[in-house]
Amino acid sequence: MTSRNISRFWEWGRKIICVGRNYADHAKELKNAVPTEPILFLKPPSAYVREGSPILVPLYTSNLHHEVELGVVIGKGGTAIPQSAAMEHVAGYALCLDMTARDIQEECKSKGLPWTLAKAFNTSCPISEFIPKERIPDPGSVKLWLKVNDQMKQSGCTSQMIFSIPYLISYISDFISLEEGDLILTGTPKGVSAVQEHDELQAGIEDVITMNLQIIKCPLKA
Ligand SMILES: O=C([O-])CC(=O)C(=O)O
Repeated sequence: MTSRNISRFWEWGRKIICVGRNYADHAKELKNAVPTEPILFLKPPSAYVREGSPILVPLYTSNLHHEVELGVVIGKGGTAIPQSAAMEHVAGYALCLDMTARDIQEECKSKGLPWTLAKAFNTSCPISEFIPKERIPDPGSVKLWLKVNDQMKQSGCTSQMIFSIPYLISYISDFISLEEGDLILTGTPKGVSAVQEHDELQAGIEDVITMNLQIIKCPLKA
């Protein structure tokens, strides 16, 4: 087995824990209540896709949305981590998208069913390269943006998050032990919108990183 290199966490990390509705302006744009406790869901590591490989549109959706997010890469595992120690468990960050089949999610919501097929399909988690912790000294105050075909769609700041990164690490680890190589997606600011085949997506963390991705209609069931 190759040794675990945190800068390639997507090759061996075991889970992706996502936080829904962590920005009030996004919760409101989809007419959802602003949460009083974090809303969690999971993506499998098979959802990862890297810059240079396309984002696939599953055949079962006609409303695939982008959601740009700050991802937190766990460097040291733990259970019931206190907020005061939470940042010691962070190895770094990644710029991430939480691709969402919005029509399927709406259907699942209306039936009270889980969001799995809306959120966890192949290529539903595009990620940038690993960003070492030192490059983002204040993750609670970075600007995230996303353009579709050069048009700005999402622009927000992590200072707008309802639940902070230390709070989320502590909260999640009370229920789900965090392990080295896990990724936490911290939620998306407002401006989510539908993408089509051949759209060009560009996303960034201001002054830190940008990434470019392309959308391709999936020839197979995703
Ligand atoms: O699908 C949604 O709107 C929930 C979500 O992932 C987010 O708010 O980041």
